[in-house]
Order: sequence, then structure tokens, then C-alpha cells
Amino acid sequence: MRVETLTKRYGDVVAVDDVTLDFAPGVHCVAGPNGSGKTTLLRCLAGLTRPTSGAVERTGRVNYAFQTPSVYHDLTVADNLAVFAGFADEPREWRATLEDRLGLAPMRDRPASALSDGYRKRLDLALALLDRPDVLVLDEPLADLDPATRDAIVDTIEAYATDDRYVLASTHNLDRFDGLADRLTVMSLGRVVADLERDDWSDPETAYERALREHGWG
Ligand SMILES: Nc1ncnc2c1ncn2[C@@H]1O[C@H](COP(=O)(O)OP(=O)(O)OP(=O)(O)O)[C@@H](O)[C@H]1O
Repeated sequence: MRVETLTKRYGDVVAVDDVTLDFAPGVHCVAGPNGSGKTTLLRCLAGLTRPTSGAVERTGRVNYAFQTPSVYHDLTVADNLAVFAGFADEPREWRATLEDRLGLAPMRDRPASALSDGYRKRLDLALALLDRPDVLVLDEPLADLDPATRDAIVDTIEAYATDDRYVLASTHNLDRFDGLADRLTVMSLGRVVADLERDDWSDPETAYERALREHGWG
């Protein structure tokens, strides 16, 4: 996958400014201060937002998990999974595996509206994975979650990111991606200020802070 000279403007705001990036299979984190263009870049890549100019090349089936979970609030966890499984042509065992990995079994009969934010996020990730997308895009998958939920989500991402799959995540929680991220792109003011691979860093959070310092932040 690739974006080339991608620009997205909202009126006077340049959310993504002339970004060219190649994407490879593995776990790819996109980090940057608030408003640096992470979500806009990922939305353009996933085809959810039309770029103002530039090109996007995508591959395979892309699923996008929004920062705010998009589940059926009136349905139970089990029924949410059943509805989405109806769209997916996957064996039941995969659904059971996801329920297990994300610790959803005790919540099966609870309406999504009655779940904690953490369990709603777990359910949302399960739904995004049900049809085994080639490309999984996660907008802030770990924001405002307790440690157990973060662990469940990180472990699920890790187990999924094999077999040439692409996992892209915008995040402010790089410490939790240590050992998991293969690639780190740092954005500032709509531009890419660092694009690093695992061999380039001792840990992604320190690499991120250094990249921002070099570009005048803090
Ligand atoms: N639909 C929109 N209409 C107008 N401006 C927008 C829209 N979406 C994003 N922006 C602006 O584009 C810029 C980049 O926003 P974006 O959400 O991509 O950044 P971000 O790095 O994901 O931020 P955050 O970490 O806060 O989620 C910001 O200035 C934002 O206000």
C-alpha cells in the first residue's frame, strides 16, 4: 500500500500535507501530537476520506475501528457478534477465538449499551476482526483504557499481525507497542517528521520523543 503526495485540506486547515509513505505488512504505529493528522491520514488510506490531492493505493479488505466504538448498542455482545459474523464468511471457531482472546465470554448476554468503555472497545475490535481483514486500521485503540483491557487488545493485535497482514494504529500509547511495533511514523502539523523501523529504535516512545524534539517540540 502507498500514499503519494497526499494532501487533505479542511478549509484553511491542512490536516495532511504532501505525505508520501509506503506501507508493509506488520504493525505500523502512527504517532504525533493532537491534531497532527494521524486520523486523517489513516482515513484517507482506508478510503473513508477523500484526499484533496495525491494518490492512495490500497490492497485487500480493509476494516477500520474508530476511536469511538461502533457497535449495536441495543444488542447483546453475542448478538453483535452474530450479526457481524453474518457478514463474514468465517467458521464459528474464529468467533469463539476472538471472544476468548478479548475476554468477552462473561459479557455475552449483556447489551452493548450496558458495557464499560473497555468492554465496548474489546467488542468493537472483535467485530473489526470477524471477517479477517487484510488491513486492520485502529484509531487510538488504547486510549483511556485500564491495563487489563490494554493487555487484551495488545495481545489480540499481536496474535493477528501475522501472515502478511497490515495493522495500522494511531496511538499516544507507544510504550504499550514496545516489542510489537515494526514501524513508527511520527507526524507533526500534517507532515511526516520521522519514519522508522524497529532496528532504528531502542524503544518507540524514546524514538518518538526524539523525533519531536528535533522538530521543535518540547
Ligand atoms: N472533518 C473535519 N473538519 C474540519 N477539520 C478537521 C476535520 N477532521 C480533522 N480536522 C482538522 O485536521 C487536523 C488534523 O486532525 P486529525 O484528527 O487528523 O489529527 P490527529 O493527529 O488524529 O489528532 P488527535 O490525536 O487529536 O486525534 C486538525 O487540525 C483537525 O482539527
